[in-house]
Amino acid sequence: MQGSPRCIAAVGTVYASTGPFVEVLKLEGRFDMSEAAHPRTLFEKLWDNHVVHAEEGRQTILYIDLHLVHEVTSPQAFEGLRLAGRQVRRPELTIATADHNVPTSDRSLPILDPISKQQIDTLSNNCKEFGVKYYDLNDVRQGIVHVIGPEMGYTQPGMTIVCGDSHTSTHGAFGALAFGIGTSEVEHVLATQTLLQYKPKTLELRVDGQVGRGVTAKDIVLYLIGQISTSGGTGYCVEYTGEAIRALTMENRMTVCNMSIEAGARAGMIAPDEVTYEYLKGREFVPADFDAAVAKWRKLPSDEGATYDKSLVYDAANIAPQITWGTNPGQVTSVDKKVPMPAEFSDETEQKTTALALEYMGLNGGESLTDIKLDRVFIGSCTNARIEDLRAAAAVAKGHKVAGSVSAMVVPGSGQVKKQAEEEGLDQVFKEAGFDWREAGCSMCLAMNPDKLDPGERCASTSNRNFEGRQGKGGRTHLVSPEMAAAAAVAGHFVDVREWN
Ligand SMILES: CC(C)[C@H](C(=O)O)[C@@H](O)C(=O)O
Ligand code: SF4
Repeated sequence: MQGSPRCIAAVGTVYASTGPFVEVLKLEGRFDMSEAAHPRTLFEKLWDNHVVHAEEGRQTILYIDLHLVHEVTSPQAFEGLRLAGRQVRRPELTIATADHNVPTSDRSLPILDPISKQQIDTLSNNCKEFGVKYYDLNDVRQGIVHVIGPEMGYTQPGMTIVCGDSHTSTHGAFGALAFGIGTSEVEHVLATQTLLQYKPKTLELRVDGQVGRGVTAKDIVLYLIGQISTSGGTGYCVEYTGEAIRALTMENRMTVCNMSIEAGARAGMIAPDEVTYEYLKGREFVPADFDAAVAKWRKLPSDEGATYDKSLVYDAANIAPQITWGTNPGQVTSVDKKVPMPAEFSDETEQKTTALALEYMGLNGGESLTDIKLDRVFIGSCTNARIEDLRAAAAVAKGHKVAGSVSAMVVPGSGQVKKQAEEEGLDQVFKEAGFDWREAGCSMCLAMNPDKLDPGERCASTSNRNFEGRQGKGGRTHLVSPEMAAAAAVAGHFVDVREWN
């Protein structure tokens, strides 16, 4: 690389000017740079392959291959470009959709909430003005940004992928370096197709052996967060390895990587393999010369002898279906356990946070998880609203009825997931069981749209955050797998899905 980056101040954002470097990088062909003197991890290869400029002790300028945009974190970024008289540097590497604010009821009706309507209209107008591909609400390809990227084959191994959204880690399931960025960084990427980043350390989370019946990818990741806590991944990029991870489908792998951020990690990734290539084959936006792309992707997995800054090993046989009992995803335990009591923790701070969480959740501690009664069930979100999730939930719900005391909804992650589910008759299974069948969007994952819990309502949710008020003010969230959620909807309380038939 020649020269050093210049910085241009513009409306409070400092752009690293990368003009010549980006072109050099393109010409060199980044994958050919993956041969190095020492064995490298998947993360190190991805990082090295995207360095535009690095200086000791300073942030590195990384080239970004794919930028995903949604309505919540993009308005000020586009406004910044407009004020600075700039264009989007690589519109063809940028795609947008509306997901957080969209109502999941009848799409032909107007959006009643004025703020939601304004955000969605603003995104549509910005995309038009800046030449960015926008999947609008009438497009079957609209959906949660982390569901539609992989579904259309935009997400590919070896890429750097960013989005103004913390669950961008989902895309790491393909062996990509994918992470969330803030709105000022969204502007930076729009303007330059690069990003300034400090290099994270590497953490290997290895899960050996095989999980038992009824134990899902969601249970694996909730278990891991329970083990390392919501700060266990801070400062790290996680690589998930081991037999139990390799055995997962692509959609399951996305569920695992999705929640990396809930462990505090910068990103989470899984090395690509035949499962990855098979999933991508034939999707709309994969490289035209697919075999040549696969040949490059095969060089990505960590080299024999490569070392991580830290490695932790777990046994899949110890993982049972998980349920969160508290107000962060690390406050989680196995379905056959009891809600913990503050006194069970040795650390005084943890005793206090447990007491506060229990109070918010309306629990005393000591109750069996299977005795907890539910008011609502939400099957959806970028963690668990892909077709395999819906199939798994439908298989549990089939032939049963949702308990009279429960209101349950299924929200597909995208229009295409919805269509596929309808072709398979899953919508009928859900509707006959008494579930509400909705249009695609983030929905009750975060209550930025009409789908919300009422104060005090208790919900079994397949989403990824159980923070106070996350699903509506005063709402109480228990995170579970789609199978556990469907069984809870039928029973009216949590049940151990391993005993379901
Ligand atoms: C609205 C968005 C910025 C936010 C995120 O970054 O994750 C949301 O998707 C979430 O899940 O809380
Ligand atoms: S589904 Fe939930 S976690 Fe995923 S992007 Fe939407 S709000 Fe965030």
